[in-house]
This record gives sequence, C-alpha cells and structure tokens, in this order.
Amino acid sequence: MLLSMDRVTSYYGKTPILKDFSFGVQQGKCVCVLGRNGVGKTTLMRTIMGLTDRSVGDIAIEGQNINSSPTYLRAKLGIGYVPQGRGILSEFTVRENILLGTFARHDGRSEIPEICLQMFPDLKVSLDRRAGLLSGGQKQQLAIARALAVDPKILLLDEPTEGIQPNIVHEIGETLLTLNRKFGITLLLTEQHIRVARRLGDTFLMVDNGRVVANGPMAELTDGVIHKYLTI
Ligand SMILES: Nc1ncnc2c1ncn2[C@@H]1O[C@H](COP(=O)(O)OP(=O)(O)OP(=O)(O)O)[C@@H](O)[C@H]1O
Repeated sequence: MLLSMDRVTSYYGKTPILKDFSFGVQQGKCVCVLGRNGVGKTTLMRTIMGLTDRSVGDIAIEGQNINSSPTYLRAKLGIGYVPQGRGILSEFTVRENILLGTFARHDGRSEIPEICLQMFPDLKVSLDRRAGLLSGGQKQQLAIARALAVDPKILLLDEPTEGIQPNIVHEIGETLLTLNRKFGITLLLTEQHIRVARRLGDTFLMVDNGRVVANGPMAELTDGVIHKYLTI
C-alpha cells in the first residue's frame, strides 16, 4: 500500500470525528471517498495531513509511519493536498501560488515543474496575473498545480469539483484522470458527483458518521449502496 490507515480515530477537541478508520490506497490507483455532508470526509483528509487536533492509530506512507510527523514532513514524504475551498492566495500571482508548493519538495528544487504548465496551459499564460482574477475552474487548476509542485506520490483532493460550473466539472475530472492514468499519480479524492467518481475511481470508500461503512471496486458501488448512504 502506498498510503494506509489502521484503526485511526481523529479528534477535534475531545470529540472523535473519524472513528476506528482503516483503509489503504494502492500505488497508482484512484480511491473516491463518498458520503453525505458532515460525515467526516474533510476530516479524513486533514487527518492524513496531520491537521486535526489529535489522532490515534497508525497512518503510513510507503510503510513509513507518520503518526507524529508534522504536516510539512508529510508533504515532503510525497503527500500533496488540495483542500476544500482551494486555499488560493488571491493577492499573490499565479506563479507565486505554484512556487509555494515547491517549498515542501523533498529535493529542494525551487522552479515550477514542467508538469504544472503542461497540464494547465491557462496558467502558463497567466503566471504573472493575480490569482484572485482567475475563474473558479482556473483557481481549481491552480490549487492542483500547487499540489503537483510538491512532486507528490499521492494527491489528496477534497471536493475538487465543488463550486465549479457544470461544464467545467467534466474537464477537472479529465485532468485528474490524466494525472492518474498517464502520470501515474495516485489519487484519493472526495467527490459529490457520482458520475465523476465512477469515471475516475478504481475503488470507493463510503463513509458514514466517521466510519467506513462500505468499500470495494467501483463496479460494486451499486444504486442500492448509493441510496442507502448518499440520498437524504
Ligand atoms: N475544526 C473543527 N472543530 C470541531 N469540529 C469540527 C471541525 N471541523 C469539522 N468538525 C465536525 O466534524 C464533523 C465532520 O466534518 P467534515 O467537514 O469532516 O465532514 P465532511 O464529510 O467533509 O462534510 P462536507 O461535505 O460538508 O465538507 C462535523 O460534525 C463537523 O461539525
């Protein structure tokens, strides 16, 4: 397993949000995390990055335990993170936003990696523009480019298509597919659009009330499972 969690419970204050959570992501695969609002999907991402108040249990990347590693070391070990809401710095240029990702590189390189501009021609022509001037879809591209600048082995994406115009949702999905299938970057993403999840995911992980309630190959994400855990 490239990334694994074994019986992890993660807290905000004294409240456990993720409970006894175990799963793994194989090298080169794409895992889609599904579940209703508030079940703990963002908390899962933040737990992997070491951003919750406290967690117990084991989290490992390539077999290396990162339970007590600070966030920047997790990034250096190859975990890229695209947070919900993107976390773009609007007052900074596109170039500066991407370069922020390079600060967490394991090899100390400080130029924009080729893949960022190859994947996102819109960014390439806007490097000196203020990031705040980009469209919603371009801001999401920027958040992905910044995470790619870390040179990640695995990319965590929290609702990458949220707040994106419907016609761009498909485009973001195709970008992620290219990163996964062509560039071999392992993906763990939360996704509200079932169609996107089905197209991208090798496997799914259904979360309810902070626990894994179903998981398996995407072909096993039946309408019954969706009805039980996703419809209100
Ligand atoms: N910083 C925080 N402090 C305290 N409680 C929090 C914090 N962040 C989230 N929670 C609580 O943790 C639970 C899970 O939230 P989380 O954001 O992980 O869910 P989610 O599945 O990502 O939902 P959404 O799809 O709405 O983002 C919620 O009950 C939420 O109120």
